[in-house]
Amino acid sequence: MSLLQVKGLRRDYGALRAVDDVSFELAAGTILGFIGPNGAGKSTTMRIIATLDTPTAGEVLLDGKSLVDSPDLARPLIGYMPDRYGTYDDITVWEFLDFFARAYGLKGAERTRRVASVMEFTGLVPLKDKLTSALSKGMKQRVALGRTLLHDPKLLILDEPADGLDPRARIELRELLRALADQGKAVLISSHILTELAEICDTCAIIEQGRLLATGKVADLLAQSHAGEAAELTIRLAPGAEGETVYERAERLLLEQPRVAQVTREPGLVRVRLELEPGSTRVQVDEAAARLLAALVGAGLPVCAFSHRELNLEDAFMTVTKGRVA
Ligand SMILES: Nc1ncnc2c1ncn2[C@@H]1O[C@H](COP(=O)(O)OP(=O)(O)OP(=O)(O)O)[C@@H](O)[C@H]1O
Repeated sequence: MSLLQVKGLRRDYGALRAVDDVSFELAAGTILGFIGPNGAGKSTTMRIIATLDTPTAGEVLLDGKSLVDSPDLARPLIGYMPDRYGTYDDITVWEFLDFFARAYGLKGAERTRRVASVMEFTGLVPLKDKLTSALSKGMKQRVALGRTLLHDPKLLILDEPADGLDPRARIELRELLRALADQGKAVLISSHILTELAEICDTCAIIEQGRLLATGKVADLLAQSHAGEAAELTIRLAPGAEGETVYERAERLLLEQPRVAQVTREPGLVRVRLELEPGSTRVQVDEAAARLLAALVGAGLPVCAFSHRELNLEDAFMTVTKGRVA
C-alpha cells in the first residue's frame, strides 16, 4: 500500500473549482513531481495534504488513515514547506531551528541531537551562528527544508522549493531530496520548472485547471506524448551572396524528406520537427537526422551548423496540455 493515497480530491472556492477529482498515490522512498502552470491547483492540493485546508469532496489517506478525518494524527508524519515562508530578522540559523524543534515538542538531549543532525544533513553547520536574514536565497531554502525535517516526517510536501534558486543551489537541493528519498521518505514536490523535475522525480503528475492530465513514470509520460519518437533539428546555413534563397531552397528540400513533420523558419535558422515510428530508438533518431544532413549537403546547400535534440518532459507537458495552458 502506498504511504499517501489521494482519492477524488475536489476543492471549490465559491464558483471556482480549484481542484477537480484529483487522484494519485505516492510510495515511501519515492519522489513525485507535481507539474503545472500558475493557478493549476498544486498549492491547494498540497495544502489539503498538509492538513491546512479541507477538501470539498474526496479523501486523503496517509498510512491508510484519513487525514481529512484525523488531521492531528497525520501531522507528526508530515513535513510541509510552503511556497512562501518567512525567516526572522534577528535570530540565528541555530536559534531558528531550535525554536521550531521546541514547537514540534522535542525536548532536552533529543532536541539538541535532532537540530544538530538536521544542520549536518542540510550543510548548515558552518552557518550556525549567522542571522537568517543575512542568508542567500539558497541557504534560506535549506533552513526552511531543515525546519520541515526536524520531527523526522515520513512524507515531505515541498511547494516550489527550486523556485528562484541558482543552478548550483538547485543541484544541491536535488541531491538533498534524493538522499531523503533514499532514507525512505516520500517526497511530493511541485514546480513549473519541468526539466528540473525530470531529473529529480521517479513519477510525475501533470495538473492543469485543477485536473490531472497525466500521471506516471517520467519515461512512460514521455512515451505517452510520443516525445521519445520525435526530435527537433536546428540548421544554420551560410547565406553568402544568395541570401534568403538558400533558406528557401533548404525549406523546400526538407519538406520533401521522409519523416519531416514540420519546418519552421526563424531569423538565421531553420527548425525541423522529425517524427519517427513508435518505439524508435535513439540510434534511429540519429540516423534520420544524419540522412537529412546528407540530403542538404548533397544538394549543395552551405550547412554551417546542424544540431538536434530529443524532445523532453517540457515538450511532453506541452503536448499533454496543448491548447489549455494560458
Ligand atoms: N483561498 C482561496 N480563495 C479563492 N481562490 C483561491 C484560494 N486559493 C487558491 N485559489 C484559486 O485556486 C486556483 C488554484 O490555485 P493554486 O494556488 O492551488 O495554484 P498553483 O498551481 O499552486 O499555482 P501557483 O504556481 O501560482 O502557486 C487559482 O485559480 C487560485 O486563484
